[in-house]
Amino acid sequence: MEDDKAPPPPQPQPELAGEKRKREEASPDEVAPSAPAAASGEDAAISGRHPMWKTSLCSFFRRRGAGAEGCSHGESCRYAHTEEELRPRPDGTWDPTSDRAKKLRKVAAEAQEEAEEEVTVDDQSLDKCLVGLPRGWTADRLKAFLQDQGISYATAKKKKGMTVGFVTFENVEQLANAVQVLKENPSGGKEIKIADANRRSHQKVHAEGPASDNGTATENGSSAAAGEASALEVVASTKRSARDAVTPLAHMPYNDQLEHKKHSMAQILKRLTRNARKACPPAIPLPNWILKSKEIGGLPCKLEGILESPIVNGYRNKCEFSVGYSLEGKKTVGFMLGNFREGVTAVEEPVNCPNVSEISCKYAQMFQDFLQSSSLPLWSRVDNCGFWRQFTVREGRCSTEAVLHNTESQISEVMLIVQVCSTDVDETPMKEELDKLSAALIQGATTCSPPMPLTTIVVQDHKGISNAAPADCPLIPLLVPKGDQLEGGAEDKTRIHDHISNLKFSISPTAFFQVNTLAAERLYTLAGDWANLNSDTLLFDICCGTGTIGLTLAHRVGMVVGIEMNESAVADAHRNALINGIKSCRFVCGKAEDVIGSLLTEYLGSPQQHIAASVTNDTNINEETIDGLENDDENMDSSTEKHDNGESEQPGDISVDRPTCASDEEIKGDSVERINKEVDSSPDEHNEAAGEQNLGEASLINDDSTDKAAADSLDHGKTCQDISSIPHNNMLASSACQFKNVVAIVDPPRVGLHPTVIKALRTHPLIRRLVYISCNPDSLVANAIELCTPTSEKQEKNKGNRGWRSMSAAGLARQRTKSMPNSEPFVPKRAMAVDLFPHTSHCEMVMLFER
Ligand SMILES: C[S@@+](CC[C@H](N)C(=O)[O-])C[C@H]1O[C@@H](n2cnc3c(N)ncnc32)[C@H](O)[C@@H]1O
Repeated sequence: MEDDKAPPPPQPQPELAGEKRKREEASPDEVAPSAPAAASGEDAAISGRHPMWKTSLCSFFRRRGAGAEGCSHGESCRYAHTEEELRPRPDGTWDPTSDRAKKLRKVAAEAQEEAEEEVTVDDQSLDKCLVGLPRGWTADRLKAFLQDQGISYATAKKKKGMTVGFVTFENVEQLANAVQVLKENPSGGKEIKIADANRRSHQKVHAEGPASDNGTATENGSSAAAGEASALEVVASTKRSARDAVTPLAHMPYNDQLEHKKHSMAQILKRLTRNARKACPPAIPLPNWILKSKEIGGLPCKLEGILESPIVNGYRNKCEFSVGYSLEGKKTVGFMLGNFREGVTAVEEPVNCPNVSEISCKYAQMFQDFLQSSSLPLWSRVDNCGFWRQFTVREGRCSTEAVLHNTESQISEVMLIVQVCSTDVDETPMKEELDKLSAALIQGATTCSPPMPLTTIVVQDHKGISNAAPADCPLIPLLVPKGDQLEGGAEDKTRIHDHISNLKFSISPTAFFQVNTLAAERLYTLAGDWANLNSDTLLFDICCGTGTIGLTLAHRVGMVVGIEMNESAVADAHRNALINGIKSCRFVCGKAEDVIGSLLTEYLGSPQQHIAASVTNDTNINEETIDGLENDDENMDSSTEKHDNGESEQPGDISVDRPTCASDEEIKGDSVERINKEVDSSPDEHNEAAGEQNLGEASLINDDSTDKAAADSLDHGKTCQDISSIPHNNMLASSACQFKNVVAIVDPPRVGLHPTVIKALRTHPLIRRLVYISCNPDSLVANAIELCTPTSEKQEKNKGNRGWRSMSAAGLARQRTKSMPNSEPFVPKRAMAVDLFPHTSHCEMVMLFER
């Protein structure tokens, strides 16, 4: 039996392999700040490897951006073949060309930007950063400096190589003293600035929150795709327990957690005002909301509070458990204690993690018990080999009323996803092992008291090195829900169901679904209330996933148009419309940036048409405005590089074959016709219309007959068609918008909306109201800068965003506003934080923009 803990097989001398390639090593000044050196060169040296082993990226990787196909040195190459394989250098710094180093440089740039603003001195903001410190200083040197200056503090942290350090003060007096002293006493003639340290870990919100960050469960999110370097993250080291790693706020009373999050959100929102002020062209008067921001402490609009989660424990309906070795060397299914990139590989059981349900814990335990005697090896993140990789438990709950009484007992369906890598394993032993696992899980669920629901088991065969499996990764069903087996195409049938606002949602293995269903219901209701909906509303649900927002609000609008790039999620959305009897909707499969332009034109007419129509009445609109709108690609789209470099929900930015899809039915008919408008019909009526059946009590195998009926009426092979094939006449016909009220609700992944989408929304004069749901306030602020900053009559040509790598997201957004076509800016009206992730520092934010 192979064992991850065994020393790695002897490696050829690293100096020989790959050494002949010339490469520039970074000078100490160039290198980015570092992670703890724990797992870096020191470890490598101890295990007999060269201290610089895998501390630089292989040039093949740099050139191709993925893997290192073509590197003749293969595994013996001393250079890293992926960002994940990359290790910190012995001095704790990272290859300056790596994403990690670039992001750290960005953090430093953001800290510098913060330092230019006035520092907040109150007892809610005692975490500060010091900017402009000598790179060579260690934490001890920083502490000595503070002592010399008579500055008292609670903690001081700094890594060699960074120009930023972090100081936490015990009270506001200590802080005020530090601000005063640093203002008066430059160090060696060089000013050290003190700035607000927004704990960026709060902002690194993976769309699904902390315990599902693709194989890890750190507060900071650690998948290569989702992990964003942060200065505080760098300082953070291995946590003592899974509870500390996954739920760092669990020690605080819930009310304190809410206060803490609200405060963080307010700090981040203030950046919108500061940046829009900076970006406003000198010849244009500052908008009123900026002028009035002084009255509300610099906020762009009122932050109305924070909505609490209806349940605070066991709320997660999805947990991605890592598979690995505990600190004691035991095969464990649970959460990683830290960030792999910082060398932490230990996995600990999800004991006392208050956000995880008991059912998920029990399944994790069952799988862990099974692994103890499995003949196949665990996946090793260090050597990128092994078989068992990850274990995901997804739960579906009955309808809302029932859940409020007892969360746990209302988990009625469970999907288990076992991620493996079949690369070095023959088919027969693999099948035998998976059959054994399936039998063990079914037996475990049945013999539990009370028995646990188990609806489906799926194996995901992920052969890539990165943690995040691509959406098209093969899925092998091990246990298929009863009733589905007869239909064939079993892969398509592996799904569970959950309920939001009394609607039933079908969820396939790779589709996004908010992890806290009850809090999500509040979030969607709030978004709907702010969107000011009525039967004359056309609602664009941008990044719609399985259609949750559009469908829960469908009874309040005339028509919903959803856009989503994940094919399975779009298939789920179609199915969900059918099983809930909602017809006034359409779901389009494609990246929003690829389809938004044509969809807006199809439903609303082009911006140019509207502007041209108003030119006769309004002499302020000139030809340049119209030109600006027409020169889409020239002006904005070169900035996509930046956006794509961020992480999308879909690892590797999978593009769907059919860039834009609409159902045959929709295309044949008039797509803006309000079919069977169901204004004011209750959700129950929707269910009745679909012949909905009650799921009943938790059962081992669910009866999926409702879905079968829905599935019969779905033919995914026929549902999609490229939007470009819609006859032009049809577009023109529909361009006279039949809806008086056009609203967009956007719910993008953590990277935010693509600049093309922002531009399309901003420049279409018929979109008067936009509700932004954000899981990452950083990208919300960046997008809002572009939506809300006034533009000059004559926009600048886009200069290709030179230097964007070291720019903050806000800085880049400011730059983009210069090439935004002249258009009416949105005004931030209201903001509200919504806590979907109790015990963690993550938080959603809803913001209303109007014009
Ligand atoms: C935060 S989730 C929101 C999903 C849905 N609104 C919900 O609440 O369940 C973001 C969604 O955006 C999708 N997505 C990511 N990038 C996208 C893009 N460029 N265009 C369209 N959809 C995208 C993801 O697949 C994911 O389903």
